[in-house]
Amino acid sequence: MLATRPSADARAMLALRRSVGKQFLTEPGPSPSDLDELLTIAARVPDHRKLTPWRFIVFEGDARVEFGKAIAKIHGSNLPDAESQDVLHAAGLPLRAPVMVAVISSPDHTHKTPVWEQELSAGAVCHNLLLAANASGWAGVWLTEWLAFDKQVDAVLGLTEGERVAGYIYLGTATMASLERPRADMSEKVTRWTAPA
Ligand SMILES: Cc1cc2nc3c(=O)[nH]c(=O)nc-3n(C[C@H](O)[C@H](O)[C@H](O)COP(=O)(O)O)c2cc1C
Repeated sequence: MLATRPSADARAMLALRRSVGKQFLTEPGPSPSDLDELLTIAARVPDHRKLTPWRFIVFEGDARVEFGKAIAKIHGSNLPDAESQDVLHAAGLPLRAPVMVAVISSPDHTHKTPVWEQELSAGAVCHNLLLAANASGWAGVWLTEWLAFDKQVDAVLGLTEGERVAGYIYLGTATMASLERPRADMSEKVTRWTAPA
């Protein structure tokens, strides 16, 4: 199979790809076997020296409820003055979609491949997972929020030293079509290099 096989459908999908708003995801979501397939595709990313410097933590069903309880407790301890509704809100974060996947950046800090390159590969995994989901009819969004930057949450996730959350990918069915948003002015973003005179 040629990796460069032209596909008008794939091109059209990429040209219009969008995330879904985090409040617009609902059931159904990918089944465990659907998800296995999506993760296998997501893992097909550029990866300098083949280090696979990332891994996945899947949250399905009641695991989302339990994770919500754990992060609500952390949120409450981080903000002792937090209103109870804020803590409840935290508990609901993982329940915003039928399936949530934490993509963990897991770089080898001793390897000659720079950590930056390994982290970029983890970012590519996040986006590839979204694209795989979209191509399979699922909607999704890549969020980090405070959950990706909290040492206590890292501990609940079982991250080792040097690992980080690259993103939480929420997957499910969109309750409404995403509206278009302004895109970059490509004339400001693209230059063509010419040799200095
Ligand atoms: C690393 C990363 C973290 C993000 N974290 C958040 C977030 O915490 N909250 C949020 O509303 N959007 C977040 N976004 C943005 C959304 O994923 C999405 O890209 C944005 O809403 C624009 O929609 P689009 O992907 O359709 O262009 C994040 C994006 C990236 C790349």
